[in-house]
Amino acid sequence: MAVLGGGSFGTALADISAANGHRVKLWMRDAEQVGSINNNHVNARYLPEFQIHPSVTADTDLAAVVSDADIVFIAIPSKSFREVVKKTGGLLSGKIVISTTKGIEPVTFDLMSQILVEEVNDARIGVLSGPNLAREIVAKALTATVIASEDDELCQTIQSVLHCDYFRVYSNSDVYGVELAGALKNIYAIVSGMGAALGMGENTKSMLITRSLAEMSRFAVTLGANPMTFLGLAGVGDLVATCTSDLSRNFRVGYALGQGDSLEDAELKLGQVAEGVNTLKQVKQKADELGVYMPLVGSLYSIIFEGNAIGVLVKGMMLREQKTDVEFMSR
Ligand SMILES: NC(=O)c1ccc[n+]([C@@H]2O[C@H](COP(=O)([O-])OP(=O)(O)OC[C@H]3O[C@@H](n4cnc5c(N)ncnc54)[C@H](O)[C@@H]3O)[C@@H](O)[C@H]2O)c1
Ligand SMILES: O=P(O)(O)OC[C@H](O)CO
Repeated sequence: MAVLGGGSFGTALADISAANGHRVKLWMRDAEQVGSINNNHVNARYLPEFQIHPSVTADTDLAAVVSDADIVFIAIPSKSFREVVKKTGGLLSGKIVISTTKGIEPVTFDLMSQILVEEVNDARIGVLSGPNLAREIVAKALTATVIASEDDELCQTIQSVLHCDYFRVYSNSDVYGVELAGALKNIYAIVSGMGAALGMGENTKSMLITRSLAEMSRFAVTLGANPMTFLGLAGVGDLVATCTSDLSRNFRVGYALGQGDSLEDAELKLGQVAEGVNTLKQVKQKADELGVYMPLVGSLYSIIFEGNAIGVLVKGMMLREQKTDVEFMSR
């Protein structure tokens, strides 16, 4: 088995699979980080306080890592996803390839599994998404996720590779819905972090999360996703985890913005990728094109990219036209 990307989530997946008896190779670019995994079983940069299973080995040689594997998980930030897939130079053909990346490619509006379809011949493609804060997984907190594919056998294979007493894997055939939900929730985690910095109460948190669910579902259903997917782990599940935890990088960026930091400073402080910032840009553009009503996306965009005051977020939630509660389910 191979995992491309030795950040926090790639390492968490490698650790589970290795503990389940698989020989796992982690592809990382940094030779020092590779040494730390191979010699000390620690991901010194991303998860320094955790011991990784000794059957996880790391390598900087992408071709060697991929050639050896029948299943390849990809946990690379969306901005480099296509570049890394191209670098595998055809070696992914015939393999099970699972994207775990929650982002949207600029210009094409492609999700990562769509990039895989475009770039790889004959792969069996799936998407893994859900409320999966990496740090909680490596700490063995009870967690569930979703494997999405139309290929039932692939779903069963991934369930057996990852299932253990603290990690449960459900399946869903709505690949587009599961994958889009994972990308969209990052936008609302930024909004929630901002609200947390401003001291919002429980009523407000609940309204924000529920209206976020309505908004992301409305957008996704317009693009062809199944609204039921948004009631599951990859939808409301991931939205709740990310909008309520300061382990979420997107939440933390929002929190810093809410404290008055610029986007640049907020991202600098974080030192890791918060996918929601790029996703916000892509979704705002697409929603405008399609005429989808997304007041939270519009307000957040105007705060981050047009210099509006945080008060517009309140207007986005409170002052727009009245709507019915769950209109996205009854389209
Ligand atoms: N961290 C989580 O809790 C979590 C959970 C589920 C899904 N995800 C998703 O997984 C993806 C990766 O997240 P992460 O948390 O592991 O990120 P991370 O920032 O912890 O790690 C990303 C890794 O990718 C590597 N990388 C970046 N650009 C690269 C390139 N061009 N070539 C090779 N390697 C490159 C980095 O060096 C790093 O090792 C994101 O889309 C994220 O949304 C994260
Ligand atoms: O740290 P974040 O905000 O990228 O969120 C991590 C995962 O997507 C949570 O499921």
